[in-house]
Amino acid sequence: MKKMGYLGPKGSFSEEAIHIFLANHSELNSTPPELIPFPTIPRLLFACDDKEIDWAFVPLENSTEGQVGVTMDTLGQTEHLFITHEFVHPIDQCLLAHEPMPLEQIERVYSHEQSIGQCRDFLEKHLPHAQQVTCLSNSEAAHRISSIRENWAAIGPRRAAHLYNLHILQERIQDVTLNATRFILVGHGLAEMSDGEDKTSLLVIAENTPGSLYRILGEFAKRHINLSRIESRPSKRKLGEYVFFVDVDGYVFAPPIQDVLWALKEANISVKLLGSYPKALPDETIF
Ligand SMILES: O=C(O)C(=O)C[C@]1(C(=O)O)C=C[C@@H](O)C=C1
Repeated sequence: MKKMGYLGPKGSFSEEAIHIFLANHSELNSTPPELIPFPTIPRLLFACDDKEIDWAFVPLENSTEGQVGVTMDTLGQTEHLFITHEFVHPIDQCLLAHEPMPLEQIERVYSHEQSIGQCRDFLEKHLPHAQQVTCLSNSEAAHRISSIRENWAAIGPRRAAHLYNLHILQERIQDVTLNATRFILVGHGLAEMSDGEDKTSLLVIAENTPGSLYRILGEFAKRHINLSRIESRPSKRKLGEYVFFVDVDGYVFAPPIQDVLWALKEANISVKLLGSYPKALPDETIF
């Protein structure tokens, strides 16, 4: 049986999303993979890089709170992984507690930092005196408060309430109602070109010299290649030095993309191919 890892424990948004993703991808689900929870995203991605598991399903960005830096940074350090799918999943945050209680009585709120960020205005307005405690995942937060009968709450998915026997104090507490996270599935082989629209994700290491980013982007523009995303992360070598995560329309072996890759190679610009995979159609119920 193939193994697919996710950020656990059970009841995280990652686990909620993986079930819906698999239901929509019969090619991966003919013999359903074994779902394996991991405590952190680096451990999950490195386990996949070391081939202990076949796939890793990880969050990449959220429409409200932005990039999931740890996923991007770890992907940059892995050697054998390719993104093979992307999946956009709506995120509805719930406030959970072991029993019904007025919000004013809540002393602490446990959650993942992404979720705290997605509910910042709610927390400022309704729980200004509660201490915020960050956890490795939302399900870990739910699990932590479930065994302690204090006036503590957790933020997380509705499913976590059922799994950890918690009461839902309030639903949809995220600051922006239409809140969604883009997840990616990574595996060990490059996905084949699809029948529909593909995209290619690259990690580009630009020099800190005048015009270097302009020159890189120019290679795409010259060939009319559309960029759908560009994000920077610190290079971790020196303050002010960055690497760029670039998503472009098209499959990696399409001649214009190959031309760009050659041009960048000739200019001594280092590029790592993160994957080429079908574009997720924006779900009309989300956006
Ligand atoms: O903690 C979880 O439930 C997760 O699956 C992680 C995660 C994330 O890192 O972005 C996934 C989706 C939501 O945006 C909030 C948290």
